[in-house]
Amino acid sequence: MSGFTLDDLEAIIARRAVSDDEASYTRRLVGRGMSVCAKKLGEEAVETALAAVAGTRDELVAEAADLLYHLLVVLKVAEVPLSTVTAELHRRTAQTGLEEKAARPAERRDGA
Ligand SMILES: N=c1c2ncn([C@@H]3O[C@H](COP(=O)(O)OP(=O)(O)OP(=O)(O)O)[C@@H](O)[C@H]3O)c2ncn1[C@@H]1O[C@H](COP(=O)(O)O)[C@@H](O)[C@H]1O
Repeated sequence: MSGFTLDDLEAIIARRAVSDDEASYTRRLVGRGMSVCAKKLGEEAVETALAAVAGTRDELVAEAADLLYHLLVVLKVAEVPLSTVTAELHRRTAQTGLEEKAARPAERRDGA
């Protein structure tokens, strides 16, 4: 266990997003705006799903890491702190997943 957390990565991304280091991928990505960041997130989600069904364990680990990084970038651009998302996850622990699904507005209930 390294002790490294998503909170640590969120802090790194926040620093790099506003840095003037031209070698920073985060700086470049954030500078391209939400639509590009969101597209990258979608691509990484698909690549993670593909790795889950057809890849090796190492490929899944690598794609999941890419996915979490890009999710944090999107949250940064949207100015949504990770703690807001984890608070929502914490709130949901009071009920089962199926109870939470039933409590959603009808338009968010479709799918698995
Ligand atoms: N965890 C990551 C991380 N995961 C994935 N990536 C980058 O995300 C990109 C996604 O992979 P792709 O194959 O789609 O990349 P690509 O074709 O180069 O991407 P595009 O040109 O299409 O945007 C790659 O360039 C990866 O390097 C990351 N870039 C940065 N981090 C973390 O963010 C920190 C700050 O990074 P910099 O801002 O680059 O200093 C790093 O120290 C890391 O901790």
